[in-house]
Amino acid sequence: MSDPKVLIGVIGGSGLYHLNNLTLVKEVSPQTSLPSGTHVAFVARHGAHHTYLPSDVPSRANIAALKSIGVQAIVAFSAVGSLREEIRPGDFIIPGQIIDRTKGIRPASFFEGTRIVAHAMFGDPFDDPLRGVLQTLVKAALEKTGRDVRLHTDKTVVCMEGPQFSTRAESEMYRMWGGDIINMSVLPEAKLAREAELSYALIATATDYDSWRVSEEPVTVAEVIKTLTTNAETSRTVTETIIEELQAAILKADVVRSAKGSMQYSLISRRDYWPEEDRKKLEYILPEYFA
Ligand SMILES: CSC[C@H]1O[C@H](OP(=O)(O)O)[C@H](O)[C@@H]1O
Ligand SMILES: Nc1ncnc2[nH]cnc12
Repeated sequence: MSDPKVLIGVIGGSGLYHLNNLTLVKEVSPQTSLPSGTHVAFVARHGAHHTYLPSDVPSRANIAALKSIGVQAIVAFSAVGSLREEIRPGDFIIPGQIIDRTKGIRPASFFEGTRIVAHAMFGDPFDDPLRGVLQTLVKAALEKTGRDVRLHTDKTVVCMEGPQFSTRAESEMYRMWGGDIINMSVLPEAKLAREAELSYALIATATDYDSWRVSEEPVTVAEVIKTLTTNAETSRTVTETIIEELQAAILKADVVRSAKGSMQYSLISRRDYWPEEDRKKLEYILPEYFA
């Protein structure tokens, strides 16, 4: 029997190291099957035992692995701090924008180290059609849980370097910049997914109020962990609830269409100047242009 199509990749963040009700199909390129028969690929961002610092997450390998097994849409989960009173710990957020506060120490492009130059569009850092479908499906799935979890949409996520949390002054500054939530993980993941022409959206789960509330203690890991387990459980339930409809939307091609072909006008170096070794390297991630 030929391998079933795996169209959806799920990236689990802090607290989300596995999904429920799955039959493990393969571990090398982890593929799992839900009771419905829908296949998903699951990657634990920090490793199954949380042993990768945010700055050390092998994002290029994770995205390349998902692309290489045929994934077309990535749903990434992330634990975030809230920079807004109305986003309460326990709430879910599907952001629309990113402010990059990483420090340039993470490999952030598949073109790094090659002599082939490309500039991906990143004005809308998440895939809008995927976000749209997720907003509807996640809202309904959360309502079904009966838990008091709100879904916030069109928010801005600040991605900081870490691993230390922000100072109070930084936390306040991010609020002034228009940041709504903060994490250490959405970049370079979202940039790499764009380069690989994969649809990518983030489901963020709030764990704390970061460090901006003057009358409260600044965020600690202990505070984060208090909400993490419940958030991870809810994330598993939501994933299980939405996966079939998400797969159907992808098969109808209305979700992944905008990502496909998006690198078409991004390659700037002329083909006759591509070093063969670099072309071969990029063929793995973008066979559409480099095969
Ligand atoms: C555990 S607190 C800080 C940690 O949590 C988030 O991880 P993830 O996005 O993978 O859920 C944040 O980005 C930091 O890496
Ligand atoms: N306050 C915070 N800052 C950065 N990343 C986080 N992940 C969870 N809470 C966070």
